[in-house]
Amino acid sequence: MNESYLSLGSNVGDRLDMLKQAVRMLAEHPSIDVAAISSLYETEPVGFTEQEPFLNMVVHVRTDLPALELLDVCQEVEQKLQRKRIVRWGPRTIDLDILLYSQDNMESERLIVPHPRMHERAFVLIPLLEVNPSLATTPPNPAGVQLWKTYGGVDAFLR
Ligand SMILES: Nc1ncnc2c1ncn2[C@@H]1O[C@H](COP(=O)(O)OP(=O)(O)OP(=O)(O)O)[C@@H](O)[C@H]1O
Ligand SMILES: Nc1nc2c(c(=O)[nH]1)N=C(CO)CN2
Repeated sequence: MNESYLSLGSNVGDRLDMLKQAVRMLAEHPSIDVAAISSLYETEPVGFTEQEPFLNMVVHVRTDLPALELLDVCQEVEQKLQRKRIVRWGPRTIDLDILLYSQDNMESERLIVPHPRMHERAFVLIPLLEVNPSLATTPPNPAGVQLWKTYGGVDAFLR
């Protein structure tokens, strides 16, 4: 069984309903178990800034599907929700990105995992760490941030 984390975002139409429909489609897939969802975050647009704020969330799934088939499912969900690609990083009814897939590192024409821009996106990292805080501390660390040492307070640190 593979553990995967998906980033979902919407800034066109009824954003909450788009996210609900997308998660419902994932949950109804026979080979996908939706294990956990983050809170919803309203976020300023990153990249192309002349657009409406997004609602973002992260979904933790367990699946037997190979990564490319999971990408197929994500893209089917995008198509069913009428996603149109007009502007890069532009407005969309729904966007589903694969952030992590087990502990795999892969790079093909269609799929790069871990997602190459996840490290620089607070709208991804904050819900990701909400849904699984241990991702910040368990190697290999996907966000490039590794817990190194914790001190009991300022005095202990300065000692
Ligand atoms: N980890 C990944 N998750 C989803 N798509 C990916 C991933 N890696 C590569 N891709 C490819 O990226 C292509 C473009 O995806 P999309 O249009 O959603 O980009 P975007 O959301 O505008 O930008 P960004 O990739 O920065 O989030 C997809 O067709 C897909 O094949
Ligand atoms: N706040 C926010 N900004 C974005 C988002 C997104 O989901 N949220 N998605 C993008 C393309 O993947 C580009 N910019």
